[in-house]
Amino acid sequence: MPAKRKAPATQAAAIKAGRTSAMSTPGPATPRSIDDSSVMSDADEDFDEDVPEEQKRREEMLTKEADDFVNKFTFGAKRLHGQPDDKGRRYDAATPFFRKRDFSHLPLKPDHQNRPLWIDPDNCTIVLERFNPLAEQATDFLITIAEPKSRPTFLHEYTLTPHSLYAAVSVGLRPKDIINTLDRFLKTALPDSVRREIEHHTRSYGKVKLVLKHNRYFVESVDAEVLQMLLKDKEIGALRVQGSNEITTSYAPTMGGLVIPGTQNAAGVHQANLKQAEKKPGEGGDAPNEADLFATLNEEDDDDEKEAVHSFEIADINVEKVQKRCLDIGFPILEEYDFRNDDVNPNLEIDLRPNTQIRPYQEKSLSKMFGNGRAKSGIIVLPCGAGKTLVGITAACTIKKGVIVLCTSSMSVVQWRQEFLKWSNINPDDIAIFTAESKNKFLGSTGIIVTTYSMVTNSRERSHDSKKMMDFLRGREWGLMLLDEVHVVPAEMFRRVISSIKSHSKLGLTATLLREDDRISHLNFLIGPKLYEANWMELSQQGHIAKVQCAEVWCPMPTEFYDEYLRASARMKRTLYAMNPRKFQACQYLINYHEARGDKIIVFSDELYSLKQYALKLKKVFIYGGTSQAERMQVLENFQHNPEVNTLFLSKIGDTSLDLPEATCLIQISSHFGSRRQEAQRLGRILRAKRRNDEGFNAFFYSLVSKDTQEMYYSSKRQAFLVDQGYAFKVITQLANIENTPDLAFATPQECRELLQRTLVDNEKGAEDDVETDDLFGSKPGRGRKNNKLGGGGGGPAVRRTAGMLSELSGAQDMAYIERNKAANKALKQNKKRGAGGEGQSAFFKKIQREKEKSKAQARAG
Ligand SMILES: Nc1ncnc2c1ncn2[C@@H]1O[C@H](COP(=O)(O)OP(=O)(O)OP(=O)(O)O)[C@@H](O)[C@H]1O
Repeated sequence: MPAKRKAPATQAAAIKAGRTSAMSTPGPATPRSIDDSSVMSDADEDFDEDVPEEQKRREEMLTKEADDFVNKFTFGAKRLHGQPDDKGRRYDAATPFFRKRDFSHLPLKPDHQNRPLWIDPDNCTIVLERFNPLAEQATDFLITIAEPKSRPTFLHEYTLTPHSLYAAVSVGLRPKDIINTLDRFLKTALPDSVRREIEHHTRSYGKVKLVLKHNRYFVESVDAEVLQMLLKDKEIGALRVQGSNEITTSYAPTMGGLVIPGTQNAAGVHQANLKQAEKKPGEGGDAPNEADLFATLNEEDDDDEKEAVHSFEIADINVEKVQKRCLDIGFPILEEYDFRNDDVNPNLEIDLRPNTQIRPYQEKSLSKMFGNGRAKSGIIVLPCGAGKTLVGITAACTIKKGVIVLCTSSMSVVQWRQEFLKWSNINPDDIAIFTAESKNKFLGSTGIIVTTYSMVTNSRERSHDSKKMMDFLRGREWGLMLLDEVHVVPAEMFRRVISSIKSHSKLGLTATLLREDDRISHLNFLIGPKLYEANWMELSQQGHIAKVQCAEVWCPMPTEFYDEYLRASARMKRTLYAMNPRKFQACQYLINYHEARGDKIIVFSDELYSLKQYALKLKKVFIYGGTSQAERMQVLENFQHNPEVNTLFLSKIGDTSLDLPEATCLIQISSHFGSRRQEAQRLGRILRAKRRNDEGFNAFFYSLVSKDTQEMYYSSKRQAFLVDQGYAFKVITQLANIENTPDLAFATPQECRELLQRTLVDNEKGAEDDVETDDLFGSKPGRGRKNNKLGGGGGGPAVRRTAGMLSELSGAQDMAYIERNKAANKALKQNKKRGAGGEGQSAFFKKIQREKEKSKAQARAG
């Protein structure tokens, strides 16, 4: 019997604990300084090394503290240090840090060094050592069976959830496959609790499938007993199409013959495994090699191809009832589209252009969708700028049936159509747009319609043309429904879309499957499971998206500002921490620095007041909701091509969909509370940087936060998602040499005081309506903030979608962006027309202006 070895309180956990303790070392936050050669040099990353004596002293202190803790609180006097307890657990100085998460009693396999995974038996959390030689294979496997939670450089964390296991089954894995492969990767034996969990959640998933063949719906299973059981169910049995009393038996299709366009070969789970099949599985305690790890899958796959499939027919109108009933009795139905055998719906002439080569991660994501030769419904998650559009287009070129594309804005609709024309050989007449402005159908028997969620779900009175178009959309069977930006669309809207439009398969696309509410789980049922989620860091290392250096710059507040901040209302607090003069200086300093380096800079501010004040003071261009269409176009054009225009101030309308590959630096001066999604989407604006593959190129993302304000808390919350993707936010407490920078604004106490006064007066009087909230779908009327003077009363409808035209040109989302009241926008526009900019709007400014002119006149007279 192999000798039992003791896990070092799980090495993985120990490394994590090390990281945590390093981060929580008491004392001031690691100061970062900025130097002239590099804003953030790599040297900044390391913590100061302790001198050995100091380290020894600390260790002794920690050991003593831990001992005291063990003896006093955690385990009582009976569980002595170093002694095993009744379950064989041993306690030592590190025990209190791990508490229940101490798994050092689990015996390690003899060759555990060669295996990359640790597991927490209690909550099915899996930790992957990225530095292990088998990390690549383990990653592929984990991506298929578990939810990625955190993926920094060395250790990745995944969790097995019912949905992830459901997704694993949906791509063709069986419980046995999952259990055996997981066991082979693990350093310890697979805990029984985890085995049971996997069996429990996979037992019924995938056993029953709903397939549309020759326009008839069939309930299908490889297990005849399961079908018999369903037929014996009173409700389901009664819904079987009469006359088809016998269960039909056929053979399951394989991936054979299906090649995803744009690839050398459709590398699905099958292909990946087959490559490894030549080698012999390892024996006993041998370290697993690639072939061993997937050996079980390969054997099973061979059987797969010969497997009989049993089915019975149900009528179209009963599909939903059967789906619901199956879910209730614990046999959720998987939806698959056998498009190659659909000879009822006409084929669409579409293929990728010969020079189109899809990237490996795009291919991988699609292979999850088409893994068994049929189209599975589900969601593909790729970072911003990684090419979700092309993934959708390739899916359409694989299925080659009618496609309906749903987007969040009319600008996206136009872009999607253009991308279809760019990447595929679709006849322009076969792809039509359904928006407020255009209601064309395609000319042939089938084609593609690109539209918005709101066009399809609109419950108001429709125009005649719209009605006709909706009848057209409802009256057909679509092969594929492409759902863009699924994270912003609420479940109810999906329900309405899905219930009104009939489609054989659905593919949801998103960069961040994140919502601050927990409604994201609804998508699992409405669209399908998450089929694939790419690793941001991996893509940036491969040069598909830009490498980004992230920093949080702490800006202290001058005393007067801070005093006001403490007294201010929640609304005013936000304005004050955005208008902090030290933040302004930091922004000015960073703009100067990056413009001098040749960067193109986007400055984001959710606060309209500060957006304008900053832009006007720094003499930079800006775009917000009230900017006219023509002006947006002009500004964006200049930003892209004019070497004189290198900085653009943007309100949150630029958070998504804005394609500015010239931008290489992003500065955030005000943001939407703790929204992780907004942070990720904003970062996405520089991930597409054109220069991303230049030698040593880095994009920069700065978040400026006012020190000791709520912004600090929100900022750490916002970063959580990106930190889990492996981004490291450096804290800069002092920008190098800022105090010696010439011409910084608000350099004297007098100027700061004036700024404070002006900010208070302007915002008390409500010079700006600052209501560009970003979630149209989530908004309820009346939810907005109390209106200011220009805004009128708060009782009316609180939100409205901006007219398509306004939001179109910058790519701003009319779905993700709303303006609350017409009056405010009108006033803002009028001010702009007067050419007065921000200053013309305020009585205070006028007064200051008058006083300035008066004193100038006096000076002249003097
Ligand atoms: N396989 C590919 N080959 C060449 N270029 C590609 C490929 N895939 C994507 N791209 C390019 O990458 C850029 C980003 O693509 P796309 O706009 O689809 O990204 P996205 O993931 O939808 O981003 P966002 O979430 O920000 O909307 C586009 O310019 C696109 O043409």
